[in-house]
Amino acid sequence: MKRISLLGPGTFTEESAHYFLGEESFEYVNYKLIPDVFQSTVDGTTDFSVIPIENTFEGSVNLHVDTLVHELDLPIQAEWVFPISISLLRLADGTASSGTSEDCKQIRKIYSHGVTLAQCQKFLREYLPHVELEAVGSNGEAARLVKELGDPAIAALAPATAGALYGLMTVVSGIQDHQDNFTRFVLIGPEKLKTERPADGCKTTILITLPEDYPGALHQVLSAFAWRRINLSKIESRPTKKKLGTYFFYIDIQASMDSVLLPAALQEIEAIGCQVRLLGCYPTYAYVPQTK
Ligand SMILES: O=C(O)C(=O)C[C@]1(C(=O)O)C=C[C@@H](O)C=C1
Repeated sequence: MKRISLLGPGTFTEESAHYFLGEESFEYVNYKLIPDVFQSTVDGTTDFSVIPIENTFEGSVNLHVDTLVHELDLPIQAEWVFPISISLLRLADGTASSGTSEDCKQIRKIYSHGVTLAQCQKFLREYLPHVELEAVGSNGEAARLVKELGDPAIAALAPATAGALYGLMTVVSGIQDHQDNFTRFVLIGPEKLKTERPADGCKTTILITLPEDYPGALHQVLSAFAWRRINLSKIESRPTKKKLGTYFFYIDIQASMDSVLLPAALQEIEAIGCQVRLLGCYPTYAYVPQTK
């Protein structure tokens, strides 16, 4: 059975991997920190890593993108986007949750992942302005701490599955500031992913370095895609980390390297002196909202 490393247990990463890949078809290996997730696949302890790469409201997780670009040579093998619904969890003390305001008054401290705290800013300001906030390595770790510390005045912002895992009470759920809160995850690893789930699409991710002395190079890169009607779903510049003011362009393309058009576009881009690095050509999976 293939082994997949991820931040867990009790995280959104885990929820999303179970949703898209199933709980039984792979062996999931939990780590507390993202560098350890990456490392396990680099050293062969696991076959794949699942990494959160972008959030609707927080944007790209630059640290993870940069690790992918600068420190690893592992291609992207799949991508999915998963809704992030955040719950306020605390120790079950036998009383039923009495609703947001009353329960919130008792809370003195909240643990959560930094991204999750950022996604609940308005809620925290409105209902929990008096509370001390502490960022930890993952939301699952936040829920575990709440259980371990055993104090009903300490809470976590985490997925509902973390509450179920550690027997915590849900004070209130769906507290993210924006209801359309999604995170994009990528699966990286040396070999192709084999899964029963049919893909919903295909993407290719590349890194382009422009030649320094070629005015209008970015324009030409974009036009190589434009006239072939190849759709780009993301373009972002990231520092090369070699010289101040020099950048890579990280580009997501809604096309496969198996098509005729995309390899031709990349050849054209290389011909003007750009360096092109392929970060992966992979299936994408779409979340299907459950109808009530
Ligand atoms: O801590 C978790 O639950 C995670 O899966 C990590 C993570 C992230 O790093 O962005 C994943 C999705 C959410 O947007 C918040 C946190």
